[in-house]
Amino acid sequence: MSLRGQVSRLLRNLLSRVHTQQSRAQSVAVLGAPFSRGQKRRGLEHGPKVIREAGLIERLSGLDYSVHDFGDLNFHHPEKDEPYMEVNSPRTVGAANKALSGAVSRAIGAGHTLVMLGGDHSLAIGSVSGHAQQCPDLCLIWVDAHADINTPMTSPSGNLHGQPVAFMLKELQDKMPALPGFSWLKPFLSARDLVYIGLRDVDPGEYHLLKNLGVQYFTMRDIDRLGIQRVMEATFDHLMARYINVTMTSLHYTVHDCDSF
Ligand SMILES: NC(=[NH2+])NCCC[C@H](N)C(=O)O
Repeated sequence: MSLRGQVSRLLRNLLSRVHTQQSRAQSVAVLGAPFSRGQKRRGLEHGPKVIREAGLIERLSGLDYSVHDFGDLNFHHPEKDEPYMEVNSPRTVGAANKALSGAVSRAIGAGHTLVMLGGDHSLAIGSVSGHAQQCPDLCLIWVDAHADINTPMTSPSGNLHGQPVAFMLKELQDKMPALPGFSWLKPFLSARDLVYIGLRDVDPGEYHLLKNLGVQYFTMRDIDRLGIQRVMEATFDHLMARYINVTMTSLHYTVHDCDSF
């Protein structure tokens, strides 16, 4: 079975255990974000349509969730959006993520578990920050080959889809220039509340940041060596360590799995 299949099975089991006494998991909101300006190729904006056509809503309903499809967000692209410090389309990406963050926050605030359909990975800025607005104890498990933690200074491409995590982390606040389009966003996550699973393609600057910040990560090689079961156990042990004397209040899973490369 593929890693994706194993991880989603484990997450599904965990979700149903964590949420058995809560109503949040019973009600799933689906929100489409047809957006691809976080990188240079077009096409990812068709993601929500293609995923719906592949039967997502029926599959979720078949799992006994009550599904609320909020449709797709309608993004307006500014006419002129010059690069800033070699970062491409900052105003367009900033505005799209601001709208997304608000929509996600409203859906979570209304009691739904949210499934956001992208779109490129710059959208993680809006989807995760929208969750953070409602859940102060948010943890993030990032399942991907890429760490997407470049800052505008370390980015080899200037593409914002390789940078979303840098916008989230409080520890990187001093390293982030004030990009046009992002004044609405304040960092909201600590490095110890983040775990990566499946890393395979990490840039030198990203590797340096991961090591300096002491971020917990498991590469594809770690998964081959340890098995996904042990990796998931170690992930939860790491994230739950901060709750030693208190009751866990919220834990959300963000699996980003729609990619241009
Ligand atoms: N989510 C992705 N597809 N990320 C790819 C990022 C590639 C490269 N690390 C960059 O920053 O440009």
